[in-house]
Amino acid sequence: MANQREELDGSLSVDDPILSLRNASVTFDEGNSFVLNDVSLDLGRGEILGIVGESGSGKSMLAEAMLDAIPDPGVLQGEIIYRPDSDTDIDILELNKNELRSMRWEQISMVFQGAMSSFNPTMKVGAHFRETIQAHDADVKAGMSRAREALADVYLDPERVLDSYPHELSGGMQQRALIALSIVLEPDILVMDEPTAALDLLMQRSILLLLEDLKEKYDLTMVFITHDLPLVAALADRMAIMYAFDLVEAGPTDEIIDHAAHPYTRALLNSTPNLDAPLEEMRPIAGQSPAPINVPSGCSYHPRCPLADEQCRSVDPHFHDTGEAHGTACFHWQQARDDIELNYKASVSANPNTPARGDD
Ligand SMILES: Nc1ncnc2c1ncn2[C@@H]1O[C@H](COP(=O)(O)OP(=O)(O)OP(=O)(O)O)[C@@H](O)[C@H]1O
Repeated sequence: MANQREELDGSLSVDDPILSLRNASVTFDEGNSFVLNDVSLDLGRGEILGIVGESGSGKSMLAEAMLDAIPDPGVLQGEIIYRPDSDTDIDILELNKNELRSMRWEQISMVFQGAMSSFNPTMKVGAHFRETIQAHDADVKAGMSRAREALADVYLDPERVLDSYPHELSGGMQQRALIALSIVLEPDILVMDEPTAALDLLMQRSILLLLEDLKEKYDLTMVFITHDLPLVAALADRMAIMYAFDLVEAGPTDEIIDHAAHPYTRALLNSTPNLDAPLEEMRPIAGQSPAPINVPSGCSYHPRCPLADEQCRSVDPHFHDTGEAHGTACFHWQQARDDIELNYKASVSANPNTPARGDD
C-alpha cells in the first residue's frame, strides 16, 4: 500500500488521504470489458474533489466503487482504503455486509442524481430520516433533532418537509432534503453523483452555495461527480477528468482551468457553452467516446485527438507530471498546450460575491 502510494503520480496522490483508490476496476462481463479501468486516486482530507467526464465515461462506477456499491452483477477489484484518521487504514473491500452497511451513511454517504428515485414515494420524508437513524442504531430523538437542523441548513422548513411525501416537494427541495438525509449521521465523506443534473440553473447555483456552507459546518470531505465542468470548477479544490473509464488528468482546479494539459480536457473546456462567447468559438468535440467493449488500443482518446501519432495508437500513456501538483496521461501534453488554444472563460461562480474563475 505505502509503496503503491509512493509510485502514484503526484497529481493523483495527496499527503493526507481520507480515501485512496488503488487499481480500482469494474467489469460486468467476467472481465472481458472494463467500465472502470484500473483507477488510482487519493481523496484529500477536507477537500472538494470534482470528477468530470462525458456521459458513459464511468463516473458513476467510480462513485459507487468508493462505497463498494457497484450494482450486481458488476465486479469491483482493487483496493479502496478509508482512513478515518491518519494512522488507521480500513480496506472497504474486506468489510463484511454489516460493517459495510454501518460504514455507509455513518462514514461515507452518497447522494445520487434524481432524488425522486432515492426516496420511497409511499413514505413521508420524516420516515426516511427515522428509518436511516434506526438502521444505524443511533438515538432517534437526538437523530431527529439533527435532522431538523440539517434540513434548516439546506434552507428547508423542517416540520413541513418531515411531514411531506416526496412528491409534495419540488425537485430542488427533494434534492436538498436528500443532502440533509445524507449528513444526518455526520459522515466524514459525502460522495455526490450528478446531484444537480435535473435542476434548473438557479437551483444548481443555490445548491453549490449550500454545499460550501455544509462542508465548513460539518467538516466534510466531498466528491462531486458531474459532466458539467464549469459547475464543478466553481466548487472544487481539485479536479480529475475521466475519459473512457479511466482518469486522464488531475490537478488543482485553477491549474486545470488555466493550463489544461490533456487534449481531451482542452477540448472539453472549449466545448463548454459560454453565454458571452460568439457562437463560432464553441467547438464540440468531434467523434464519440468509446463503449466498454470497444476501447481503442494505446491512448483511448487517440481516434479523436488532433495530436495523435503512432506511439499514441499503440502505447497507453502513463501519467506525466506537468508541475504544480498537476498531471496528465498524455505523451504530447506540452504540444497540446501550445497547439490547442483555450477559449474557455468561466461563467459560473458558486459565490455571487466572488468573480467566476478566469474573470480576474
Ligand atoms: N448494469 C450494467 N451492466 C453493464 N454495463 C453497465 C451497467 N451499468 C453501467 N454500465 C456501463 O458502464 C459504463 C459506465 O457507466 P457509468 O454509469 O459509470 O457512466 P457515467 O459516466 O456515470 O454516465 P452518466 O453521466 O450517463 O451517468 C457505461 O458504458 C454503461 O453502459
